[in-house]
Amino acid sequence: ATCSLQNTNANLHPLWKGQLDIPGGTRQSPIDIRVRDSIFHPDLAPVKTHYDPNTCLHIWNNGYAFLVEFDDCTDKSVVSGGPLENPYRLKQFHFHWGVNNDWGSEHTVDSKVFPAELHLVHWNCTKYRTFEEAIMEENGLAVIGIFLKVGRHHEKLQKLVDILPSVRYKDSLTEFNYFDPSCLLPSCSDYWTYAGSLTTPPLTESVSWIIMKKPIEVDHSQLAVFRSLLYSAVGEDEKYMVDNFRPLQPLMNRTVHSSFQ
Ligand SMILES: NS(=O)(=O)c1c(F)c(F)c(-n2cc(CC3CCCCC3)nn2)c(F)c1F
Ligand SMILES: [Zn+2]
Repeated sequence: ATCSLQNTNANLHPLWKGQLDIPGGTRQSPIDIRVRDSIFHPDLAPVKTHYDPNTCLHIWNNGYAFLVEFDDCTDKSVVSGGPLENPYRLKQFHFHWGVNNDWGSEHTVDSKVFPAELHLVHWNCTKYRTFEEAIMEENGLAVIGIFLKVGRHHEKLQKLVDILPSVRYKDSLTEFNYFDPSCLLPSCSDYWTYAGSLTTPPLTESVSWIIMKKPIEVDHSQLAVFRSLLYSAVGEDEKYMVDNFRPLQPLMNRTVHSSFQ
């Protein structure tokens, strides 16, 4: 079923209650990608990722999603090419998902919603000194977005799924080593790209978005484990971590480019 889910402010996670709209925001994310309106850019090179599994540090629950964080002190894990003018270092990856398989992604494609979406967050290490600085600057971040659909079991994702119970509560952290996120990329290199923002506070308009056209497949039980995580900390009344996606934002004066015809 395809439905363009319009979240009301009422049922959004408290994190977004205050900051749903950036006053004067002209390039907010996520957006609905209208395939017919996207413009093919023949000189858009393929996106090149090089990830070193040894840079994987830990996984933690920040009260809004679970983040797998990487050592970004060197250029060992980077993305380059595509719309990017230089390499960007991998800082973390995380997901957004729904309470069931009918919705959960942040971006949509011709109003089609996916059950989840993976974001690989990188920062522009050529222009800025730290991730925290880059997050506040134009072209500071490059985020690769990958849709998830329910289908075959994802072998390589299972290592991550198995560790999730250890970060069930907000602010819990556990060591997580030797994971190469390349295994989560779809086989097809086709993508859309547009200028946008973080979809969580501080919602800064610093992101070059790269949205892969093809989803990856995970099975129902793997997504079910995502939904067993909690927004709440130990001792607080349990609130399941589900529907941690931001509502669609207006395209305004932006063009989405595609790497494919
Ligand atoms: N959905 S998204 O747009 O891909 C996305 C991102 F791009 C992010 F960078 C973050 N992000 C937020 C912080 C805290 C920063 C800590 C330093 C000060 C600013 C906030 N770390 N990473 C994030 F949470 C997120 F969801
Ligand atoms: Zn995200």
